[in-house]
Amino acid sequence: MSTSSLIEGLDADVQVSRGAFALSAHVRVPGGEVLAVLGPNGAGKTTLLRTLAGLIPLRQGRISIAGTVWDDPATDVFKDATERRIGLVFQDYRLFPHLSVLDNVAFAPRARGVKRAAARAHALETLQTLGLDALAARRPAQLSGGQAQRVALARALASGPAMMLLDEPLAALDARTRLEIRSELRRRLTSFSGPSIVVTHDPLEALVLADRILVLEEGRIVQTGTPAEVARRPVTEYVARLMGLNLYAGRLIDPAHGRIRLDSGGELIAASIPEGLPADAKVLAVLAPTAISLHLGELPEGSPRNVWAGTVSGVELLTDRVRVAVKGAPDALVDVTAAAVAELRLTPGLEVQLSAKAGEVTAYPAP
Ligand SMILES: Nc1ncnc2c1ncn2[C@@H]1O[C@H](COP(=O)(O)OP(=O)(O)OP(=O)(O)O)[C@@H](O)[C@H]1O
Repeated sequence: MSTSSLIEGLDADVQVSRGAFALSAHVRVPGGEVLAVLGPNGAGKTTLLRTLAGLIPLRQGRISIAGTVWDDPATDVFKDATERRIGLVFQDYRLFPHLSVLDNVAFAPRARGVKRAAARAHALETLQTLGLDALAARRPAQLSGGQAQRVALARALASGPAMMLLDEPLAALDARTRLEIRSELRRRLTSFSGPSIVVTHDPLEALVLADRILVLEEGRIVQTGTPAEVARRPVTEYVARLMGLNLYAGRLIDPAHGRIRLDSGGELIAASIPEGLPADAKVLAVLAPTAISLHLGELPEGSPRNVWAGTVSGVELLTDRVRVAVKGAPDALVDVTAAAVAELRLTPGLEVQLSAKAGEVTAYPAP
């Protein structure tokens, strides 16, 4: 992170309350970086966005961007929403229905006092850059969902924002359009010089769009990291589930052999343990559902080192495979093929053996 990108960036120590709910999160986003904010319902994602946008004043803390202070209760500084240069994009686009695409995009510069002709020229230039100039004369009602979302992005970028805030920007689009717009959005945001924050419920969107992911739970940051780090080493059940992984908390009872006693019951052996971890250290272990096999009765010769018994509790069809929930010590989600479901006659109540290679268990210190 260079000094100049920090100066261009956001530094927000956000402390706010909404009734009984409190949000406490220090968020730093350098210029040019895209941060995705993930979290379960009620985690505080919207509260964070609204606070950054100037709709909720801080109780404590400080928000500054590119060296300008937007909110600092200690020194009585508060810039309201109209004074913050923010490009907002919402899932429902919120275009002005009575204005043409061109005038929608020209709206922000007009509102800042730029003359009509100059604002329109700038809007046209922005539309051209995004390949949308053919739509300039249309009204929002004459646009497809994908086009409307592109225009909403153009409008936000044309406002000359210091920061981009996007709230579930792709949620209203059908799957195919979402895929198309997602990669385009990524390109646009990375070429924007200020910080961008995207709130999303969709882990795939976060993984594809963002340089960094921040996970909020109950008003606190539980994890930040690159998409790869978060996907590889989730620190809470919520993140593990989002990433489609089994996560187990436990203690390292035998570092030399990678033996971990799990808090939920049972043990796992990991082929490698981070160096220097002492016996009894608290660790997390992840195991992908695809790395576990199910068997009926005796296991074949040369079986993996992790073998345990369980009872099938659920069978769910995913797009390309079947996810089997198994109760045991520990519980596990296991992904198998539809052929395996038929062959093993996997139905709830069936007793099975689970197995996983020690090399498939990733262990790391618990935070
Ligand atoms: N005006 C308010 N008064 C009291 N409580 C509020 C108010 N606004 C939000 N809350 C509470 O604050 C918490 C966080 O809400 P917020 O909308 O920020 O969560 P979120 O992560 O955006 O959730 P979702 O994913 O469901 O949109 C919730 O418990 C909510 O009920």
